Amino acid sequence: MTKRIGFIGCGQMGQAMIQGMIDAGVVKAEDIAATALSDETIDFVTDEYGIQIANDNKRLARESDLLFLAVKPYVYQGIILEIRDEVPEETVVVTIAAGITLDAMKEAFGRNVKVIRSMPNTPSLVGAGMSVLCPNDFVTEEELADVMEVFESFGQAEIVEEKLMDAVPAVSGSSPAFVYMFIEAMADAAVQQGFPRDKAYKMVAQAVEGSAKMVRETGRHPGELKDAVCTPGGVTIAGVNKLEEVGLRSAIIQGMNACTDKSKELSGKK
Ligand SMILES: NC(=O)C1=CN([C@@H]2O[C@H](COP(=O)(O)OP(=O)(O)OC[C@H]3O[C@@H](n4cnc5c(N)ncnc54)[C@H](OP(=O)(O)O)[C@@H]3O)[C@@H](O)[C@H]2O)C=CC1
Ligand SMILES: O=C(O)[C@@H]1CCC=N1
Repeated sequence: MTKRIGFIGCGQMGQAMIQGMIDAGVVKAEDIAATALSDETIDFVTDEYGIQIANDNKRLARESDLLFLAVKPYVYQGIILEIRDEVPEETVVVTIAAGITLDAMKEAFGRNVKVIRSMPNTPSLVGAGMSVLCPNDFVTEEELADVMEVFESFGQAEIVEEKLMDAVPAVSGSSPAFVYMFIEAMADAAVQQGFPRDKAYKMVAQAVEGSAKMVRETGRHPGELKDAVCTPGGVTIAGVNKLEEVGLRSAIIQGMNACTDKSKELSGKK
């Protein structure tokens, strides 16, 4: 298992992974260190997670066996310029930003560095993350297995070829945002019918979580599961028909394609 884990940047995504890995007990808080810009984040993270956090990126880069770059994509270039001479040869660097390719990392470092391009998601915070990884040629199988163990501590993880990485945000990295929109809209409809807001969120979230569990645990086709809910001449098919009429499926596909197009644009492919 990787010994010292460093996070350059410790915002929404960094904290979600840190909380997830501490809760899982795979990594101890004292083996995790991070950096952030503001005193506000540094104070909050110290109190909340009990990890070491400061604003010294170079030191963190020197002292980490596994180094996550958990900053916004437009900060990557500057951070790599700052740390590229500090990262030891044996350190594995993990990117988590959309559109940062393995080639771009090699170019930014100006030398051969072990890099894993990854795309996690925020449900990692509660141990229900979905992460997708793609290593470069310098990462050994043993190192990849170690890093997979870290990612799997806060959810599920998959390895894919890099050509698929631009499509991953739409499927699992960004898609929690789409699902939250869906949940919010369903709760709005429930509130319109007179349910209190808190009950509406509880009922909708449980229905969404249960449906996802059914897909995963029964292995049945989603269409078959949908059919099992629709009583002939009943209430469900009336709702299904209206959603088809207003283009729910097409709206989702268009939203996902826009997300993938943006990722390709950031990767320099469009
Ligand atoms: N949010 C999400 O759902 C997902 C995000 N990602 C990717 O994760 C990355 C981070 O996103 P997110 O966590 O949402 O962003 P946040 O803005 O929440 O976090 C960014 C962090 O970077 C820190 N930071 C900024 N500049 C520096 C610097 N020069 N040195 C050290 N730390 C710095 C910030 O510090 P401070 O807090 O002090 O401002 C902050 O802690 C992005 O590349 C994003 O694409 C990937 C998958 C999902
Ligand atoms: O919006 C973004 O670019 C990041 C990547 C996936 C989720 N958030």
